[in-house]
Amino acid sequence: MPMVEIRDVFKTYDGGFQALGGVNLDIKEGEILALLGPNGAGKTTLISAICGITLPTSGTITVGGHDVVERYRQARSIVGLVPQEITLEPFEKVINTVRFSRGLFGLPRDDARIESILRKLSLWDKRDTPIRALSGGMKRRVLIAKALSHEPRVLFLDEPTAGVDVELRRDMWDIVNELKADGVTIILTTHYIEEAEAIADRVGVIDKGQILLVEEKDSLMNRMGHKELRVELDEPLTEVPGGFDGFDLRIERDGKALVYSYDTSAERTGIARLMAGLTDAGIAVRDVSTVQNSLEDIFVGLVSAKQEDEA
Ligand SMILES: Nc1ncnc2c1ncn2[C@@H]1O[C@H](COP(=O)(O)OP(=O)(O)OP(=O)(O)O)[C@@H](O)[C@H]1O
Repeated sequence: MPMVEIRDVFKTYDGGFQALGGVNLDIKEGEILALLGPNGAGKTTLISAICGITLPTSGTITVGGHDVVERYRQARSIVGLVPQEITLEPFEKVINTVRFSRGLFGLPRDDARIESILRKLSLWDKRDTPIRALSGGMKRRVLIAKALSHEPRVLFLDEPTAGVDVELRRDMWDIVNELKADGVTIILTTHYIEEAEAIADRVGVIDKGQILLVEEKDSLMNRMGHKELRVELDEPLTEVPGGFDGFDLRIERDGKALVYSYDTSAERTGIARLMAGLTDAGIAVRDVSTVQNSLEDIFVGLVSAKQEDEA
């Protein structure tokens, strides 16, 4: 059974805006799923619906087998949510804020547990500091500590590293990996494709309230990843040279560069044949370089292909 099961979920806000247009998604126990999508794609709406904060207009969602509407308390008790916006009591001390969150779920006080969470998040030294005296990055850590205080089995991180510095971002990734090692299922939304590349097991792309694709990150990158070989030429060409049937070639820079796109997963890349063919044709090569296309290119390609389909 999937940890999170989303079936035909639609959400239309009061006022008529449709934020989710039929979402189906299964999330496996113990995986890290990154949801990528442009602003307004529906990521926060989807997370809020899974956490039972927003009511879907139709469709069903279960977490750990519990329907998030009909069995809200059971479902919510195994979910931790780190919201996008910082919502903390400015005058409260760090440790009390985290203890209080645990209490809200009806769990008994467990100082050893709270200490271990605060240590993991490098907040132990700041335990008696009032929230208002913390930096923005530290406040984000407190949000995570609160979300972990009741030992959730599924953790939602809504843009956890928006606006944090590079060091803190890497720390967050380490924390996420440690939680995964503890068996926690993690769903994060992000605008940073490098973040999905770095930590996700699977990547989902959402746009205009619809999931365009969900796939294992590695297979996605292999399947859609290709490389380009750029051959800089001494003399410009007026057209792509003949004799290279089956090669995806184009000319750039007014004919002074020949660009060959090839599949990185293919058994033979064709590079040797291309270079030999150019030599045979008397085409002098000045320089060569390759560029790997990233998850970012794949993502931009997907979202723009959908926009063209709709146009
Ligand atoms: N309470 C609301 N009432 C009406 N429309 C809303 C409400 N909340 C969100 N929306 C709209 O629903 C759409 C999806 O918003 P959502 O916050 O889910 O997107 P997102 O993918 O999380 O975006 P971002 O990356 O900018 O955080 C947006 O167009 C937003 O304006």
